[in-house]
Amino acid sequence: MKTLLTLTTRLIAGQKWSFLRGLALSFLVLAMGAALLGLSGWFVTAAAVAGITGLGLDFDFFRPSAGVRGLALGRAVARYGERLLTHDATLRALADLRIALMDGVARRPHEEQARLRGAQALNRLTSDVDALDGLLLRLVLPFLAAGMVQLSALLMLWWLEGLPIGLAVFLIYLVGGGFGLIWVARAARHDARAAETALQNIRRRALETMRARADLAVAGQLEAATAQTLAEVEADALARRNLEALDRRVAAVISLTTALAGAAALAIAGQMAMAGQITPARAAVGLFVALALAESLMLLRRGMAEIGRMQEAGARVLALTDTPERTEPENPRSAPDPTAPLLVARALSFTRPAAARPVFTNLTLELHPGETVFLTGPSGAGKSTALAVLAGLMAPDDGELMLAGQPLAHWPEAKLRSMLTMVPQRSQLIGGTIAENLALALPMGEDLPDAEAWAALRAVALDEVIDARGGLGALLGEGGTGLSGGQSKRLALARAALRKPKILLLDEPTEGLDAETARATLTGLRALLPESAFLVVSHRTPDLALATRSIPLG
Ligand SMILES: Nc1ncnc2c1ncn2[C@@H]1O[C@H](COP(=O)(O)OP(=O)(O)OP(=O)(O)O)[C@@H](O)[C@H]1O
Repeated sequence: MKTLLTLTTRLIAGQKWSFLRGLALSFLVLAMGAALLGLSGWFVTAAAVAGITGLGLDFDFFRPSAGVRGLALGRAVARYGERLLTHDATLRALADLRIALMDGVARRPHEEQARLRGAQALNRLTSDVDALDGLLLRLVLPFLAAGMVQLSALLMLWWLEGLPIGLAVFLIYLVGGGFGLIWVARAARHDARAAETALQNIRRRALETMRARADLAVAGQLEAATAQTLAEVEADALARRNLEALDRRVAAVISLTTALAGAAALAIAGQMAMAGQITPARAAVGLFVALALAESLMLLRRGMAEIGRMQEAGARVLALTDTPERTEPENPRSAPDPTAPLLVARALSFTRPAAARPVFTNLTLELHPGETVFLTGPSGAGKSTALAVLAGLMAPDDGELMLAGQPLAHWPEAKLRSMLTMVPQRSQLIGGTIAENLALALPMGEDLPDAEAWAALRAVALDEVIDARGGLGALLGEGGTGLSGGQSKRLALARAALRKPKILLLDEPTEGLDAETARATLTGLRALLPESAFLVVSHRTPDLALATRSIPLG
């Protein structure tokens, strides 16, 4: 419940007045509904009594019928306004929540972000946030409006017909409605959770099957993977069928409660009318108001059925939005010290959380402008991990790491990223044009001059390939598909070079390239950025010929 309360306050926070007005209108809709039926009941009964007793001509038909029309019209207008206000406010609140969620994901530790699979992140942003759209619309606002209208009905019936009728109707709704709603919340929990899990699994499996379709096809697993997705579709359908059956049962409980409340109101008011304490027309009001109050439970019933789903989705959303803010250093350096080496690592070691052994220990190196230093070692020695630590993506557990004379941890994030860039082993391109892929290197909103883009492409020996494909406007597919592995890698290298970093960390930059292209790429980058220091991880012996020196790891 704490999760839902926290989320309710967060969602309401930015749109307080819209939600308050929405609540007032929700109450008005229900109250007008009850008043409409109550007045109609009174009108019909009073007209009938007037007819029977021969007072028909004296009976004022006009004012009550105008009241009925006014209430019916007013109710429709209030309903329209309420929908407009609350839906608009909810959509805005959910948009803010999605942004907070993305921010939270971006603040997670580097390796945790790498582990968050695309489909999983998509589910957090779509299914989980969507599950919360009912929190205010189908749970909180209807609950408050229902409470307000039931209490108002109690007071109104007390005033019009006496406390026994008001209390009887109120208590029957409290017990019957309360039982029905608590029952649906409990009984739906399992199937609501199953439907949500199945829906998220469908999305995840479908995405992963599409991504891995070539591997699955050659392994003869494509049919099995498709069958697994279909099994999730069936699980989803089954859970939804169960929820619908439950919904029908709960609707029956609410109808029974309504009938009981109406019967109690009729019995008590009937006796009072026979005893002459109230007129028959007034007695009818209790019955019709009791019947109208059923509406206050109907919308709430759907919200209660979704409680389990909302709680789980909400907990997942909060876990990400509540990622602690990044702490910026207190005395950030504003400019590099030109006399200090660009990068100094002394006796660095790094251990992954909960790992028994460190990935590497005692890493010591210095980088100076214009140098090309190679980091070598067997597969699994920790070279990629070391680059991530040197790039400030993960904190070392021991040793000293200085960037341009200042501890790397003291550099503000933006300045650090403008000084130092890394091209990881598997860098990611995006769907879009070549120019758009390259422009990712620049600060938001900054234009990339064509001449600079071509110079970077030329440096990595990719200019002719891109020219033949139609130039900078050539389109790549989703995730940057449409280039060979080696071409994709070189496009990522060109993108990094466009940042003109003082330090460039390169993880296997020549992987997948023939010897001649590999050499052209490394010498081209060197010529494009003559003042930068390169730290290169490579298994290829010919590349070592370009090294100023090499440092073994492990
Ligand atoms: N995200 C991760 N979580 C847990 N362990 C990891 C993770 N990434 C790498 N490792 C482990 O850390 C060790 C070092 O991996 P790393 O990728 O740094 O080695 P490497 O020297 O770059 O290897 P290669 O030359 O094969 O690329 C390996 O034992 C690897 O299994």
